Amino acid sequence: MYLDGKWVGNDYEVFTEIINPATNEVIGAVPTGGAYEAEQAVDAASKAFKTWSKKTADERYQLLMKWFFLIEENKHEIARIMTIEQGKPLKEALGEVQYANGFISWYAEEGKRIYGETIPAFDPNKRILVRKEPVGVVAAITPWNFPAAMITRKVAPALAAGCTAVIKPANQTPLTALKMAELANKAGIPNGVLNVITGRSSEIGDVWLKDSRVTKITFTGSTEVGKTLMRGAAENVKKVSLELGGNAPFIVMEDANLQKAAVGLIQSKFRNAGQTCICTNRVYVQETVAEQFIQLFQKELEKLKVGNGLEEGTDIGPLIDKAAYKKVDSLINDAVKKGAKVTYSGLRPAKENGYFFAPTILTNINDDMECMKDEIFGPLAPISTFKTEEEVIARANDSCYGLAAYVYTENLSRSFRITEQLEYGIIGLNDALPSAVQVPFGGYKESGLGREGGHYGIEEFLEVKYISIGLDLN
Ligand SMILES: NC(=O)c1ccc[n+]([C@@H]2O[C@H](COP(=O)([O-])OP(=O)(O)OC[C@H]3O[C@@H](n4cnc5c(N)ncnc54)[C@H](O)[C@@H]3O)[C@@H](O)[C@H]2O)c1
Ligand SMILES: O=C[C@H](O)CS(=O)(=O)O
Repeated sequence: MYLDGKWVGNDYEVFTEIINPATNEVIGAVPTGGAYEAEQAVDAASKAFKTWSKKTADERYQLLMKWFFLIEENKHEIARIMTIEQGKPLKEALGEVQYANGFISWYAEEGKRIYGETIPAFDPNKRILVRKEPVGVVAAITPWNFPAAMITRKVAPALAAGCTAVIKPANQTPLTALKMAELANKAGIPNGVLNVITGRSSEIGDVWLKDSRVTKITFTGSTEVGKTLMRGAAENVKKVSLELGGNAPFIVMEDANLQKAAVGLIQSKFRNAGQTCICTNRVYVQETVAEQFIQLFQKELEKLKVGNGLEEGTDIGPLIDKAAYKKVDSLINDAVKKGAKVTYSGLRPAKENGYFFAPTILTNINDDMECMKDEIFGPLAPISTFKTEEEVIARANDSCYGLAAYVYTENLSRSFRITEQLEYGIIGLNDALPSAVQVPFGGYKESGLGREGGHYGIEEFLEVKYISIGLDLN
């Protein structure tokens, strides 16, 4: 663990093993921390906040950019660590490191533009100033599917705003987080500004929920855990921002560019082996073009290679663990039992004993099947057909989730009609890869609270204060 600028826990008796999901081999271990370390981290971050928050925006910019350049220099090593502990193909891991680093450079700059305002007073003897101030010590709890980007999407704006951070990465993928912390230390980011604790999740989370010095919980993960944290935060009205689960519909209208839509579905469905919060979960194709579209989609899918992410040419790596594998398998069994047809099932590497899942297309799908209601988080594409625009909008919105949705149509008026009626925070219109550092990423309904990225993302780490000044001007 990285605590107050020091590496701690190597002499611990209890360690958590890290497994390579492509080989099922132990690749490392990290000390199993808990309440004690969680409190130590807050002590360090609270002490560091006193000086870090008083630095100028430019001083923080300089240090964040040193971190940025060190990550850039070490991107291949970080990507390799990520592939070994998370499983995604090396090319995707490298892409994630650069995406993650993009948040650091974006917020290093954004920290210089935390503007206040003056407001015209109605009393001639008053002046009103508005200023924005860092919220304080931020607790960041992050998932395994994007071990680097989900950290910097929180910590970069927090530090740029003058906050300090205590981080609990996912137990499956702590090595990437610890490498990023090592580089932050090397960049000269002062002790205590950024701390990484590994170990017993709920024990660590409970300490941070109860400690009043932690002014903000920022969480990315499942909706279930998000609700737990939100309930806990209510005890002392702690600020929360939540980036939670999704159930993205992918809508193909009859006037879509079908080849473009087929390629887009490959991109949206199989990125990170289908393990992203904005992966397509449900495919809806207008019935007049369904057969043609499915043929085009399958033709693209047959080009993809499933394998170890370290191997050249791998497009789809393993799922994160056995439970993930069994979940996708059970969703297929449920759908088939309810009448679905396995239209395509790809190859998985025979010799490996990792959690490789064959990319699968199911057709003859109806909305009663679990794969249309639950987050799949795997390389399974259930395809259903629809007759009218009104029908597909109603079906797409019939979910407790509201993170991302995708629409393919070449008709301008139709694209506005549909996108404006979809209840989702992120819409890909003829675009399957909407994520970027400059956009307000987040969801409606049970997909979360708040936004990360862009100029919206730094507001999550700022308080707004106004000063009403009484004067004798007459
Ligand atoms: N909306 C987004 O931006 C986004 C991005 C990535 C992943 N996700 C979601 O995350 C989920 C997959 O990630 P996951 O399996 O790591 O999610 P998860 O909710 O199981 O775990 C997320 C993090 O929370 C920790 N955690 C678990 N229980 C906790 C508790 N009681 N108290 C404190 N911390 C606790 C875990 O150790 C991990 O670090 C999916 O649902 C996916 O949709 C959402
Ligand atoms: O899992 C969802 C993350 O937010 C990853 S990305 O932002 O979509 O790349």
